[in-house]
Amino acid sequence: MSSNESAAGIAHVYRGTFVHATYHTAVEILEDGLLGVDTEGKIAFIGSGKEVDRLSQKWGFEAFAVTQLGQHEFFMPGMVDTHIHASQYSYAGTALDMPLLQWLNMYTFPVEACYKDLEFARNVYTHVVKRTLRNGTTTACYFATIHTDASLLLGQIANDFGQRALVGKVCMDTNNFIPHYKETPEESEGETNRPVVTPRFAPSCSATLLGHLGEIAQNNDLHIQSHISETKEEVSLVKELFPDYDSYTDVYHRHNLLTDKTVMAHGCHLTDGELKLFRETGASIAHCPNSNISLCSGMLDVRRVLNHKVKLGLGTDVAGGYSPSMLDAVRRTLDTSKALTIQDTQYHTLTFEEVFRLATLGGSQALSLDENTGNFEVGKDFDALRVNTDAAGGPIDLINHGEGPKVYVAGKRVVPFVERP
Ligand SMILES: O=c1[nH]c(=O)c2nc[nH]c2[nH]1
Ligand SMILES: [Zn+2]
Repeated sequence: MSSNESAAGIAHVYRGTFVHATYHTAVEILEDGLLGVDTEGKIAFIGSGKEVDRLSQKWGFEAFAVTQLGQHEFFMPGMVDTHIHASQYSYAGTALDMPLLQWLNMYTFPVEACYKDLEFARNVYTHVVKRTLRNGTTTACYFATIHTDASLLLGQIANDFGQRALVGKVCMDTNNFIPHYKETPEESEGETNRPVVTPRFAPSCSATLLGHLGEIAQNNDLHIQSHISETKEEVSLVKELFPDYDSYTDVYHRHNLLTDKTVMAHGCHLTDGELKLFRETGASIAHCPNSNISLCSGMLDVRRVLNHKVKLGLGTDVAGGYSPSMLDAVRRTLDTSKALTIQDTQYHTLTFEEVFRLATLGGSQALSLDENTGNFEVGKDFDALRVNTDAAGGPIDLINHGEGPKVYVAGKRVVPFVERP
């Protein structure tokens, strides 16, 4: 048994088509593949369907126990939402008529303040976890609110429903518009000794708070999430609030908040120098195209970020983004890339294969979870979607149906069509 082979028994074996991204290939398709999942939910082996007899002997499963996928079915990795505000799901699809800073004051802060009511929180958090799971989000990186109890409840609900989740209790000690929706720095630090360290964004945090959060993250090797350079107005505000720093990125960097376990949402207006700092520290970007268009924030040039070799995943950013669907994030990522192509015909448009990778493996890399999830590799957890393109009542009409009806006229089969001489 080699070192990455599982010692646990085999719980499930699937035979059929597997589609996933690898570190070298944006989309790899394994036709007639055979994949075994052990009793701990990890991928024990991947081979060819033709090897079923050999593999069943080696791994000790009965060949007749193999689950055969249908002709129009395939498995793909579960999708990774690298940035979603669970607490904002209650008003998703509404209130998109203002730019970011006004939107936060008018809609977001008043709603988030309601999460001191645990029953309100339970209701919304149960809905958002169930909805995102139904949409194929197997891993989510959530913002909750400043309330510790409700944030823990979100973690509990995600766990109960079986979703892989990183949950952040929002930290903010600055809020001039809704003064009761903020904490003291001491309250914020005291409640943040567990993942994910979540300073809301620089304008909501004093330098003191940022410094202490950086220390907590460093001392405990924690994940970190925040927002950066979403709008030009916000970038100007950060310049005013933190005049002694070289850039918005420098504000986080000098407080030890940029590490290879950091994911920063948006980054639409980052400079080359700031992207270089992301690359050097290993920090990643959560691209949230629905939100960026819905709040008229900007259009992230994903190609430029990838050229800088900065890790990047996709996020729905509910409720700045109106959809809790990662499939929507995939489509909007392509739309934004094409809008950039309309502006500059020389632009190197993203391909759908690249975007598929960003929604799966790219997201797991952005969250530093790619040792566990993101694609089908032996030793990783089997986080997967079984997709049936021919599901009854489904959204796809298969035009070139391999197995159409057979039609006979006077005993002669006429459909499928028979070639006439
Ligand atoms: O899209 C966003 N949603 C938020 O809740 C937020 N807070 C700071 N910056 C933000 N951007
Ligand atoms: Zn956000």
